[in-house]
Amino acid sequence: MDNINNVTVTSCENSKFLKPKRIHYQQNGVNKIWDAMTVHDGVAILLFNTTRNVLIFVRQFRPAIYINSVKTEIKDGIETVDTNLYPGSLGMTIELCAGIIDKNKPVPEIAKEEILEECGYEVPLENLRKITTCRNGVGTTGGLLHLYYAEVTDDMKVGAGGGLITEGEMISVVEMSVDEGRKLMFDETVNRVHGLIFAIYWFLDNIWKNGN
Ligand SMILES: Nc1ncnc2c1ncn2[C@@H]1O[C@H](COP(=O)(O)OP(=O)(O)O[C@H]2O[C@H](CO)[C@@H](O)[C@H](O)[C@H]2O)[C@@H](O)[C@H]1O
Repeated sequence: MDNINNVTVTSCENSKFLKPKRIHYQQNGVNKIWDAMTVHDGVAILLFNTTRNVLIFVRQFRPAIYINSVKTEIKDGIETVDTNLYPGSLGMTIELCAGIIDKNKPVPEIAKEEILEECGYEVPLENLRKITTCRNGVGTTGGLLHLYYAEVTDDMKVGAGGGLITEGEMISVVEMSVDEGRKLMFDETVNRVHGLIFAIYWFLDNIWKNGN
């Protein structure tokens, strides 16, 4: 379990990853405003290892989830979080292998790179099957999420995964049986997002029909 401490919060300026905007517009003659962010689109991949019939996910600490799970306090003029009261486990997720689309490359190629970086599998491009593309959020972010499915085998495992050390990524690979994946969809003790839940549903409906 990751040890999270020394948490402070400041305002976010000149982010490479998100741009907060206030949108002013007129809808059916009514003047309105909405606060939103422009963000990178993303790609997420449900991985299934057919050698051992396990679903493959990643576990990592997500600051955005953590900060929405805690109460901050001002100490000596600085916004802080008491990590004794609010342990880092509050921000741990189980997710699909995923990445932001911040390179000028076809989406499947970015997906292939993320699978290698995060999970350690060298997957042929032809193994990537598109599930669908949908929106990531409607209130504050509205970027696209491209969802893929890929079958992998133990032979394709060429590394440990875990993310790029150069980017400070600390990711663990999590393997689950199909039954464990089915339970994960409704396990509210785990931080998970709708893309993960939908991808498992899709898998059960399209790949694991009749218990395979
Ligand atoms: N907001 C941010 N602040 C600081 N550093 C950041 C950042 N976003 C990305 N980074 C940096 O960029 C690195 C690469 O990110 P990735 O492309 O692996 O996307 P990630 O797995 O974070 O998921 C991403 O893409 C998936 C698929 O869209 C989304 O579900 C998920 O919310 C999104 O974080 C991160 O390790 C981090 O160093």
